[in-house]
Amino acid sequence: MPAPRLSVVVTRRLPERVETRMTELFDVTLRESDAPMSREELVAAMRDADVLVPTLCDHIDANMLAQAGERLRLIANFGAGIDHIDVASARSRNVLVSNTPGVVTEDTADMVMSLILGVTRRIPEGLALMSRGEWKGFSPTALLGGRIGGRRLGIIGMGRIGQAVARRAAAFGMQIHYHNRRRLRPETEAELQATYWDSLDQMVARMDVISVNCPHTPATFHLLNARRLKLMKPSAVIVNTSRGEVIDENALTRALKAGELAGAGLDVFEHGAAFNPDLRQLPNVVLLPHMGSATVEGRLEMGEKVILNIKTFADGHRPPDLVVPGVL
Ligand SMILES: O=CC(=O)O
Repeated sequence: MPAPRLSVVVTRRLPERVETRMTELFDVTLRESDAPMSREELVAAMRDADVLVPTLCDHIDANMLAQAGERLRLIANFGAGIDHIDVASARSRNVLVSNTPGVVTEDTADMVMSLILGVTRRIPEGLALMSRGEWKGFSPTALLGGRIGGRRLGIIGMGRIGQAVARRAAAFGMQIHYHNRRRLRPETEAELQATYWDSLDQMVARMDVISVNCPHTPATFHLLNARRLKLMKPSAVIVNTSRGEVIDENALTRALKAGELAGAGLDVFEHGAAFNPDLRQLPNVVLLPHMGSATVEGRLEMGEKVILNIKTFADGHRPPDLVVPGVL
């Protein structure tokens, strides 16, 4: 007799092709609405499922896992970041956690470049002028931005995405610097022509652009706090496509308002959609609604990864993208 199909609950709408494939493979409950589940709905979903497929909007803590009962075996996250899941608690309850690394790398790095260029070349101000219908024609002195070629880019977090940013930025003529928990191998450092800074303080003080590409963990929470932001040059720009929690958003907003920083490009916020409203008033800030990995191709590949993780688990093996607590 074939083994019963795994019961899988998906917490958000996913691309249609992914949902269709899941329906073919698993006993899947898809979400009809695209609203995130409430805490209660999530606990109920975990109680009813062998596998939960959440997204970064679904905060899963130890308490919820305790209420979820014994059935849940795998949390196959649709997304690379897993800071919304208490992975250690899950493991202590024999629940595995997997994610979708790799497939978000190139798209997110593209978005970093878009934000760097958006801020330094004042693209939102140009767009606003055009959409207000106020452009009167070319002017040699209007909307002058800064050239990024020759500028120093400091990458915080030199994992897959950080390295993809380094390759792109080097092609734009930027000088690549980085800070990371571990120094890269000499060959990789040479290939990327990247300069390593052991001291984050010293690096941020010397950079023209900072790109945040480290995951959010207890160790990186408010890594860019008020003190570190003050070390930065007033002409410097920050972009963040990682997680909002890595920057103290209120301190950043204050620094931008006070002219202590030249601009920011933010795709992520400390409290998601409830971001500091003052940011919207600042002309030197580009705000995006967490769309760093939002490409059709990327989302389909994320879906394929989730399916592979579940299928491999169903076949009695370790999911290829198993998240090990404490190792990111
Ligand atoms: O932010 C996007 C992701 O975690 O995949």
